[in-house]
Amino acid sequence: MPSAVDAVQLRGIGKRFPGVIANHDVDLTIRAGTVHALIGENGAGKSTLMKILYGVQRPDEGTITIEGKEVVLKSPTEAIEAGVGMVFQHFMLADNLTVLENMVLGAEKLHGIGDGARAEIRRISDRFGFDLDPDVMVEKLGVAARQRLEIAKVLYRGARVIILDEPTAVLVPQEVDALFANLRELKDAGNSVLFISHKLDEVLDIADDITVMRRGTTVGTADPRTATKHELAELMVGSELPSPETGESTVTDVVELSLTDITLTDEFGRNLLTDVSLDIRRGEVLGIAGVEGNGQAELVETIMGMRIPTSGTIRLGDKDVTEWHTRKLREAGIGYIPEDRHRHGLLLDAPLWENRILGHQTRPPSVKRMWFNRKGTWFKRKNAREQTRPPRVGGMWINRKGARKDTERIVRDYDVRAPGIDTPARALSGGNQQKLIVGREMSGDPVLLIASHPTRGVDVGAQAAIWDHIKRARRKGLAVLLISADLDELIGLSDTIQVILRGRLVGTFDPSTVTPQDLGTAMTGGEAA
Ligand SMILES: Nc1ncnc2c1ncn2[C@@H]1O[C@H](COP(=O)(O)OP(=O)(O)OP(=O)(O)O)[C@@H](O)[C@H]1O
Repeated sequence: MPSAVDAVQLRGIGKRFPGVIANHDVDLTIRAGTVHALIGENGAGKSTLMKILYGVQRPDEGTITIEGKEVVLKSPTEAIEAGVGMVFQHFMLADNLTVLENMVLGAEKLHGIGDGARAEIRRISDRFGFDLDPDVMVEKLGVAARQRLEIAKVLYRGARVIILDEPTAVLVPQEVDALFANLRELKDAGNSVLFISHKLDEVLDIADDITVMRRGTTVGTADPRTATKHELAELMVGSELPSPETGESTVTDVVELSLTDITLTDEFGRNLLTDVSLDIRRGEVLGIAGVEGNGQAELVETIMGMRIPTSGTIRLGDKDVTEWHTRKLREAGIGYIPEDRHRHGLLLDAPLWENRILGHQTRPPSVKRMWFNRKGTWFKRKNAREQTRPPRVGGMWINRKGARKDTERIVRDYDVRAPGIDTPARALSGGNQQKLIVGREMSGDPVLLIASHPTRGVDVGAQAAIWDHIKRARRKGLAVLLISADLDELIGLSDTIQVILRGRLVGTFDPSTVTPQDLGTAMTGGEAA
């Protein structure tokens, strides 16, 4: 539905951070009543541009025009007043409040907090097919419903341009279809959507226009009616589309990780995990499929020693590790790519090389063993015998040089785009932070890798690099527990797939025959979302 007045026009947008030009000469036009996809490799500048349009960041230069009116956006509140809303990847809802309470929080003046608000929520929900009951507690809602509530919240506040940051990353295929149906309704009502995604087939499915960013600027547009995935990948990263296919099986008979009847109960006596049993052999990738919030996080935390199971045993190789704590497990050779990189994966204000040490602070190259003699002179172990006096004190010390050198290697091997290893992790784009974590966790040849969404937020080029590293390690005997919401990745990389639902493993699938739709159905307990 073309319109005389475009929903958004960005002209000549520029934004610099110390040492980095995040955006320069960015031009983008979002037509009213369309879904506009913004694609580009990690660090291309997509998030920065979105934050500028949502008033979180101020541009150094350029103009923003919304529905024909030039605006200066100093805060998200001003963006919403101008008609622009944003739904972040991490939902910002209060679990212990109802849908209505979440909706009116901070927007009480619009429709009150009672019947007026309830009527408006019903109107929005009916109009766009959101299926929201104003009086349901948010804790009862699944991921897809929470996302619909976030979108509805933005509409409730009067937004006509809605920015969605990788909205499908957490959804199963059936939920993606449902979301796209909602977005089509939004378009029909004259709203516009700016959609950021690394999933190119979804972009081709939903977008009316596609803009490609590279190295901080808009480098071109593509027509979704004629473009192919390959062409988009080419435009984004100048390379072929990767495939997660692992090829030949490398599964051996040696069991690396074995869980027997693991049950985990919370303080209210509710089972978070029930009778979970699984084996992962050397050279095997075991994929776990599940809608977020069905026990994946608890399963990983139990294996990683952050929670002690209420019953059942965990064995790593020939050892019973059920009660081991995280550090000991890591020292035994477990690599761990956490789900939430900001909470568990990185110290955002620390430089990259210090982040290399995180979780590896007891192993080389992050540390070295040193002794010193009575004169107070330090020496390494290999020189110990040459000392005339026996060493008096020994210990482990941070090996700054070793850690820095290994960080340089990770930056090179995993193509982490950063000004240098002294840059704080916070200054990296999301995808580049993820590459750093994967590189760190694959260091030192782990025997077992626990990988939660290893390529979430990572562009197609970097995805290929991460898959290659995992495949190579698997050939050398690495056992992998792979948790991923990207079903193509799960099917491509795994040797076996198990589905987790409400804390139980409810089905085993052969990746060579299963389809994403089959998995989606099993993940939602047999019914479509
Ligand atoms: N607060 C910041 N301080 C310093 N540099 C930053 C900051 N935010 C972003 N950058 C830099 O700006 C560039 C663009 O980052 P941006 O997050 O916009 O990329 P992106 O396209 O969204 O990437 P991704 O797909 O990985 O999320 C990157 O080089 C990044 O390191």
